[in-house]
Amino acid sequence: MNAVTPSGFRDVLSEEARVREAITRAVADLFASRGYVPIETPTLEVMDVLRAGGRVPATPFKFFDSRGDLLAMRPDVTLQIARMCATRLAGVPGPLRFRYTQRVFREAETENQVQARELTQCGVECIGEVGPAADAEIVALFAEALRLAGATQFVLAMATVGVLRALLERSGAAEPWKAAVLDAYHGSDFVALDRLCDAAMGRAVEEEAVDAGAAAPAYTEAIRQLARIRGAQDAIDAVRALVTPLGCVADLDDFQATYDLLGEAGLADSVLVDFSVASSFNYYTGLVFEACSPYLGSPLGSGGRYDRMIGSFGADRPAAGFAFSLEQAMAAASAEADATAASGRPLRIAVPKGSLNTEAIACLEEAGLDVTGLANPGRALVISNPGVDYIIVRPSDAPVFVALGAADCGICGKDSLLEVGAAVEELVDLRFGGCRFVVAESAGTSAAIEERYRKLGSIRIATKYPSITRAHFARTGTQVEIVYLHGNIELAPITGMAERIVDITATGTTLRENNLEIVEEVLASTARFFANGCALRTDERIVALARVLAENAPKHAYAPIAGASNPAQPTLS
Ligand SMILES: Nc1ncnc2c1ncn2[C@@H]1O[C@H](COP(=O)(O)OP(=O)(O)OP(=O)(O)O)[C@@H](O)[C@H]1O
Ligand SMILES: O=P(O)(O)OC[C@H]1O[C@H](OP(=O)(O)OP(=O)(O)O)[C@H](O)[C@@H]1O
Repeated sequence: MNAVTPSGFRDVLSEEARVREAITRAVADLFASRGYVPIETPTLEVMDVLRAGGRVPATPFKFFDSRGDLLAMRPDVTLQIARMCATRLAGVPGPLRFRYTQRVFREAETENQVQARELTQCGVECIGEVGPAADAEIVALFAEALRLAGATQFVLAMATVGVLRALLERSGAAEPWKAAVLDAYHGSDFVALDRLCDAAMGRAVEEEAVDAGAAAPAYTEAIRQLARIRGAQDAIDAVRALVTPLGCVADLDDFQATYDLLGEAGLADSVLVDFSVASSFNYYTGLVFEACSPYLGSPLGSGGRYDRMIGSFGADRPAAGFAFSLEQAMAAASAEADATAASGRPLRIAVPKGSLNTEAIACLEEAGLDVTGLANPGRALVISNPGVDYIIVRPSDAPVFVALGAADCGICGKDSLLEVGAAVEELVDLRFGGCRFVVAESAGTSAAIEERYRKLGSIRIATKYPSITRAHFARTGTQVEIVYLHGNIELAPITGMAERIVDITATGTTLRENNLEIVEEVLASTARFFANGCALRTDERIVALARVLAENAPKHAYAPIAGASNPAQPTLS
């Protein structure tokens, strides 16, 4: 027997347990001193109840009990407290202030889940209070609790979702376009956001775009700009200047008042107004915030106002709260203790080797970075120049390095970002490395493949990109079995191992020389500059680099091969 703990779960030995106990006690005392009373929620929740609250946070562990109910281990406490307020505490006059320290459980979402699957969340929920004073109370308490837990150098990135919602509502845009904009915000894909806005304004875009309907250009432009506004008071002023002429001030006055109160509480230096933060949430109704440490690749915690969540379980009740991970706060504290000062730390950029390498280096050089030694690194994997460390990676590994905080930012193809599915902020389309993903088959085999699909109900697809392939055929409604290969994918139909392939084509030479024909388009890809969300919010060099790269990007060619048919419908039925 292998007597180990399950992956993502661990023992806590006494030395650490003592520290955890001291911190949780101190934090609980702080919350109690502000009138928050303890509350406990069950470890298991009925899955439908979690779903009813809107977005289910993370991926919960799920199982059926002996009665056939689908249960989930709590991935979060907020939804449970919302349920409790709407049911057990319905009619109890507010305001109610609850505090908790509870374990939450999250199933691994990707292969690269090195994060713990059991976390200790410390948090509060304040139910029945509204307005800037209530919002500021929550944010200030969050900051105080993090400090007590030993994390002192965090940035509190905050925004309000009301402005984006108002812009979307008044834009006159078609619903699918609005949904796509929200998706782009939620997925931190600001390249997709640009593209949606460009298409809505009638500018040429390389890919087929979601129809924006009668979207008014001024609103579309504001929606695009909003995501990139960050700073201090100047950022709020910029948002106001942007949205006032459009009648979309929404809850910006309250946001300003909250910001002012936080300034009075001595938090001005910790607060970053950042409207891209709205990307992380979809159940918040007003203020949203997250705390990022310059030393960690994922946030310490987050929170916001969710005035409609309780209403999804019963009567509406305004509410706001936050939670942070005890483990993350302790990790930030220990990183702070042995840091050789993050501010002096070189910017860590993941640079792809292979076919994107030369142009990636050219872009970085053009942006004013010292790329000495990067083109010919020999066997060196890290090239250190003044102020910058280049981490040389396989392109498909670049998103992993950045998402896990081993690099601050990086470059790779859009295809790698899609395939890995890592949570990164996609900032700039660098416009080189153009290629298309296509479904292809051996010439003259299409009738036989259709007959096979009719008889067997599925076809075999060979690819190096299983996620992209799965998503594509799910969209087209075609049943496929995926044969995962590492290279020379074209061999699969030639040898009869699979009927079709999903692969990259650039010049079209490989397809031609192997007598393969394109059946349909999957997607077009170019190189992207992207960043870790915490690094982006704590290191201004990334914003500056993104700006210069975006200015220079139009100089680079977008050059996928032309001429393939692009059937919108699945070819098999
Ligand atoms: N003709 C092409 N063939 C392959 N990739 C291309 C081509 N044109 C552009 N690209 C882009 O270059 C990226 C890197 O390709 P490259 O061949 O260097 O790496 P790879 O060996 O496929 O990647 P990895 O080693 O990470 O699996 C692709 O992900 C794609 O975005
Ligand atoms: O249209 P083309 O210009 O001919 O380019 C397409 C080829 O390039 C890529 O292969 P790569 O060289 O990366 O090798 P791989 O097959 O090992 O992935 C891709 O997989 C195609 O085979």
